[in-house]
Amino acid sequence: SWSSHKSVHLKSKITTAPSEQVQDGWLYCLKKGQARTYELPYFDWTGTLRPYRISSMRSIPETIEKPDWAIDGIPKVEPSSDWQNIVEIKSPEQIERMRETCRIAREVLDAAARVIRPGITTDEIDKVVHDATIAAGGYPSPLNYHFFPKSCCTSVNEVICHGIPDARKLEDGDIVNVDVTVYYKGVHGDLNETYFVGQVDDVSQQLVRCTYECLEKAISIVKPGVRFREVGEVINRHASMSGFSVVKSYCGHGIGELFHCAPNIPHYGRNKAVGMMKAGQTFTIEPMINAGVWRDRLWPDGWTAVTADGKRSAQFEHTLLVTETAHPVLNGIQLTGPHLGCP
Ligand SMILES: O=C(NO)c1ccnc2c1ccn2Cc1ccccc1
Ligand SMILES: [Co+2]
Ligand SMILES: [Co+2]
Ligand SMILES: [Co+2]
Repeated sequence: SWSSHKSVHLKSKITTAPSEQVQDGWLYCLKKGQARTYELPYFDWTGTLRPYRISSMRSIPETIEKPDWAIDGIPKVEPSSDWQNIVEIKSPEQIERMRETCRIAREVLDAAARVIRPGITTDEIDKVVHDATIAAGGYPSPLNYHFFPKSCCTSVNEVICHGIPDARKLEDGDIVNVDVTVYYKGVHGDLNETYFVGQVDDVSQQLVRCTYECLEKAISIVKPGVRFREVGEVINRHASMSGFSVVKSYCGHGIGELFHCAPNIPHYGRNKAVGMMKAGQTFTIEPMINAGVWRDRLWPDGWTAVTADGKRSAQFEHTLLVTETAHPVLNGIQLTGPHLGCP
């Protein structure tokens, strides 16, 4: 949590960085949603990416049904729910609501994908996600979740996940993941994709395609009776064969009326995931695959996870339903391969 960064020394007042990129200091969104610049004693960047200015928190119309963290940033029902220990079997009525919410999340992500090109800032992508979610009558789940300051995560190049939309303009050759979660009719729908920005090098293209295939192969084994730990075996095998590594610190998760609940689904091999898939369960699989080492580091902002060696990372995510019959993907089945961003 934020309180763990005792070493950061708060400047006496809010200051604005001389340029869009914060020099020698950091722009943070503190628990009260204010942005302040900190002098950091020292932080060894793992790659070339740096933090940029973060705009003020976007507002939500009164008419939108909100999760319990929307006002003060603190989830109340989620941490103490029984569904943290028991994997809920959703009723047909709950499943119907999840299908609807997941379809909205898919449409919101596709709206974001359409604006991705060199020169657009990740903050502008966040505005598209924010406005499209509200237009559909939903709440962008990440907004103020544990004080996260934006309505989606935008993770560029060496960022593994939870990148904060900011003033940085996407550059030709970047890869960028957009992670959307929508809260609508009391349930969450969570998905993400990694996109190419302009012309991308061959290794990055292989990394993104391999990650997409990891999710596809994992989805193909989802059916009643399969152990959760099997997911990591499938993903690890495919990633390793391609010479890539699997992030261990972030896992797939149960989802429904809670954003995160049981089961916890590791994407790496030889994991200790407990339990077995049963019809009616809903969870995400969201493999993060690295070009270099599997290890991650956390930026001092407390959210942005980056690769330890600064090499690139890709991710794809779907929200799934275990059923005897139908296809498990709830987010609206993608009809094509990985979106290649702008042509
Ligand atoms: O399942 C997720 N994405 O697929 C997911 C999981 C956890 N926190 C999340 C997300 C998305 C956004 N946040 C916000 C955040 C809160 C505290 C630390 C870091 C990030
Ligand atoms: Co997500
Ligand atoms: Co997720
Ligand atoms: Co922290």
